[in-house]
Amino acid sequence: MSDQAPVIEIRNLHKAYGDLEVLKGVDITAPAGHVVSLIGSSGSGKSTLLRCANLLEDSQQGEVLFCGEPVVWKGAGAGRRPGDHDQLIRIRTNLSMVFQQFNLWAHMTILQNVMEAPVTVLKRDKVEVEEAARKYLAKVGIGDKCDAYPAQLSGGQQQRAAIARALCMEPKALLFDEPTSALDPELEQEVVKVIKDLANEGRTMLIVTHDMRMAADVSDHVVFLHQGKIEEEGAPDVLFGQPKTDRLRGFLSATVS
Ligand SMILES: Nc1ncnc2c1ncn2[C@@H]1O[C@H](COP(=O)(O)OP(=O)(O)OP(=O)(O)O)[C@@H](O)[C@H]1O
Repeated sequence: MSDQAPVIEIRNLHKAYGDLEVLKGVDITAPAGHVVSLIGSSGSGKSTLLRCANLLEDSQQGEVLFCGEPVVWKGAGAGRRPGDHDQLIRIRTNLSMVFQQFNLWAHMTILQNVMEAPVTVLKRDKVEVEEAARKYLAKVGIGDKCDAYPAQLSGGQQQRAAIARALCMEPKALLFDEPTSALDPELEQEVVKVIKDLANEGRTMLIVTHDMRMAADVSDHVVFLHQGKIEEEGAPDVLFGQPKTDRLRGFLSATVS
């Protein structure tokens, strides 16, 4: 693995569910310290792309590289799967995902939720993990909620707990799948602030979002997907300020209030 190589590199990715071609040859690069946002209409393939990036989904064609290391596949076509188990675990561990619906364990306290994977999956020292978990919960502004259960928290607090959980894996990159979509507008801002802070720290992030303001504020690069292909991409000020295609112009006028 090379520190110079992009953390995530996707080349010519094709993905289909049966006859439905969802990704039709997509290239995405997320260099270390960069924030890349994926925008596009519902069904354009954004979440599928994110899931292919951390190998939650297989793909039929194309390459996924993690820190310059090509993913080893076995099989061909629709049966193609990540083939090297150790590599799969390494990549999943290093690309921590934050989901729209938080996905916290209801029967565990917030602290236990954050500690669970580092202790049970990564076998890290429990005392050290607890220290880190408390640090990350404080960082996202809910250091006082360690002993609460998810149901006792607002949606914004639950999503911030999910971000602390992702950070506690000490990943090389964070993947966000519409992190604010399930939240009321005032709670959304709490989460956007945390994501902005992470961007300012130089974290590598790949973010699927419907929030154009957040995409404009936090991204180094924005990719507009349309029907499984990149329609337009670039720096956010250029992409949002001077869209080249009617499709992006139409999308932006429909989404930005
Ligand atoms: N597991 C699956 N099986 C079959 N089809 C799927 C599956 N997951 C996604 N799809 C289809 O793939 C297409 C792309 O879905 P995807 O969730 O990637 O879109 P998206 O751009 O993230 O949309 P949204 O903004 O609504 O979340 C959609 O037509 C969807 O119905």
